[in-house]
Amino acid sequence: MTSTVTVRVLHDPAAAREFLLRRRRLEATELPERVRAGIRSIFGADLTAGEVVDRIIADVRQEGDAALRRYTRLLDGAELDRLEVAPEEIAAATAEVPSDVLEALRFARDRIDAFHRRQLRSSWMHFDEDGALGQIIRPLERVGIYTPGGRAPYPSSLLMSAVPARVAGVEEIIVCAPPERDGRISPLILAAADIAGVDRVFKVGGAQAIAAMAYGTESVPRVDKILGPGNIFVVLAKRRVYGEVDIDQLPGPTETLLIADESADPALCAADLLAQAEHDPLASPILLTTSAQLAEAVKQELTAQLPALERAEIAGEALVNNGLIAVVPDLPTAFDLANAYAPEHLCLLLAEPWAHLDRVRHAGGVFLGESSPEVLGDYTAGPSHVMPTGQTARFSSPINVEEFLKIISVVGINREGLKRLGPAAATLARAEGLTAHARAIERRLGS
Ligand SMILES: NC(=O)c1ccc[n+]([C@@H]2O[C@H](COP(=O)([O-])OP(=O)(O)OC[C@H]3O[C@@H](n4cnc5c(N)ncnc54)[C@H](O)[C@@H]3O)[C@@H](O)[C@H]2O)c1
Ligand SMILES: N[C@H](CO)Cc1c[nH]c[nH+]1
Ligand SMILES: [Zn+2]
Repeated sequence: MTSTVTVRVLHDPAAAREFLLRRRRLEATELPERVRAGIRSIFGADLTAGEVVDRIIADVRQEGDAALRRYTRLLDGAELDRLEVAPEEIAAATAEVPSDVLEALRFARDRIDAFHRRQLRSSWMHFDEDGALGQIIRPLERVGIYTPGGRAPYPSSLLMSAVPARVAGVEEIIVCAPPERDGRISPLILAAADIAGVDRVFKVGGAQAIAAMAYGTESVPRVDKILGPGNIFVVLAKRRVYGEVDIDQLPGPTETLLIADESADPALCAADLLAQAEHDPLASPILLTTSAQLAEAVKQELTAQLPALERAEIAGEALVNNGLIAVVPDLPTAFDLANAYAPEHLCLLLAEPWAHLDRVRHAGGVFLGESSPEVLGDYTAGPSHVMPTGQTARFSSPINVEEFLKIISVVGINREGLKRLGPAAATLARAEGLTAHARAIERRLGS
């Protein structure tokens, strides 16, 4: 470990903008050498992440469970016979989890449930002299939730996807998560699945899990929509199966952008950056500040705090790869950069954070003030922590109840309405050259 943390510090907003707007295309991500070495040994060639995912999807489509077992052996080091977790394994796992953790999981579940109940929308019907128009809301039938488990088990992410699905009324929720080397799924994930009311759990991770849920195999049923975060292989696989199934907003490696002024505590800024950096070497910890003094103090704090972390290596790599401390002339410039970057998490460590909320245009979630750190959002605040990354916050939202619902439009026009709406419809049909359409109206109107 070096004596100072290597994180780029820029004092020029134009250079900061250029760094932030580098294309964050996962497809083009240069994989770390140790991952590439793993790929060479498994696939016998130096494949890109996209090429790896293409191969895995094709194999799962063709061979079903056999491919799932093979990739689980090669990638997760687990030899599996049965892919589905048996109900007694779930009960046994729950008994293994310490009671304070179970209590915290239930506490988080209740907070997530309460938040998402506020998002529920009802069907509606509007009646007037022309009849009735409206929409009925129906939950999806079967959804598949990917729960990451490569570098750390994520029971919280399972709750953040499955609880909103339950609130929406989804009929069947299945979960896929990678097994550990002993062939078991982390008891934490199984306990969370039980607490969230998940129906079935499968020991499959990575791109192979996404392919299994999209196309179905002998063991894993095909679903209508796949949700949940994951690493680069998971995200690329989801993008490829879209259309076969629906997918969510491609939540990938975590991003946190702090905007801080001179009032911010440098130790807390560093702690918040490191908290997200420890997720993944591809995570993005970024600080924009109006104070050159704070920038220097945060850099020193990063150096002081990093070595003591259990996941110092991952966090250090993330700081080198994607970390940035940028000094900007004023807060409007900071928000302008933040909106251009469209981070997953935008944290406002400002003297008056609420005064700036209107400036936020693009972010997965915004966290206001020192007592509202992003880590609370990760676990117990209530909104789903599964949020858009890779600039998709420009056009998409965190996981929410609507993701699990469909609208069916209802048209119930009466005789009077037909007389009023029909002639224009027939005219438009003829204009489009669709005379059978026009006749279907005209026959009813007796013309
Ligand atoms: N945006 C969010 O809401 C959110 C929430 C939680 C986690 N995350 C992110 O999820 C990610 C979790 O990643 P993870 O790796 O810990 O777990 P993961 O479960 O996403 O990935 C593990 C799987 O990746 C596959 N894999 C690993 N190396 C491979 C290789 N060389 N070739 C092909 N497949 C390979 C394996 O099948 C393994 O089972 C992190 O990036 C984290 O930041 C995001
Ligand atoms: N920060 C992650 C979302 O980007 C979610 C998470 C899960 N556990 C801890 N954190
Ligand atoms: Zn986190």
